[in-house]
Amino acid sequence: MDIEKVNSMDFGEFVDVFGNVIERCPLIAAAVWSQRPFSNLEDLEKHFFAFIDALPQSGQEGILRCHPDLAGRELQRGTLTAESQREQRGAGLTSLNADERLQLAELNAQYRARFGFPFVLAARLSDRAAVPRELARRLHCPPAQELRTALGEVKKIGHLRLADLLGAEQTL
Ligand SMILES: NC(=O)N[C@H]1NC(=O)NC1=O
Repeated sequence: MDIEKVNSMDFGEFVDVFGNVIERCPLIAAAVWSQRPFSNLEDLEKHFFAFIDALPQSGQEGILRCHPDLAGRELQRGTLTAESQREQRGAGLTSLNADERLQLAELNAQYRARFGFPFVLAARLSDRAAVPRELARRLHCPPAQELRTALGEVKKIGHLRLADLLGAEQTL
């Protein structure tokens, strides 16, 4: 899909196509549509990220809370979004054994209890061994730093999803 096609989309089509660039936050795509025309993928992405950066902390935490746990209940139940399902499968999180699942569930619960939002990581840039390692490391970070790190991961996920949609080379 090229940028002219993106710029020609009406509101409904744009939100249908880009509504999950930020997981379960179609409101962001709805707001970004008003900023068209976009000059290229980077420009489009800039508007998604600027919206996130402009939110108060409560809104930024709200975005994080829209993310499903990695290897969590939604993965077991098959209720993930298509994008999240693909990302978690790609990282090998669909083929964990019972012990690995339990270990991640415990770390996810500890993380959520400490920070008040779920652990977010761009699964496509990670793998089943690195996820629990990174979770255990970030569990000990100061809350303000951790919020920044988590939002950085949201942006990495969004960048990869946008690049998929526009068929661009994926560089980070
Ligand atoms: N919790 C969490 O990081 N979830 C996200 N990560 C990712 O790559 N896809 C997701 O849904």
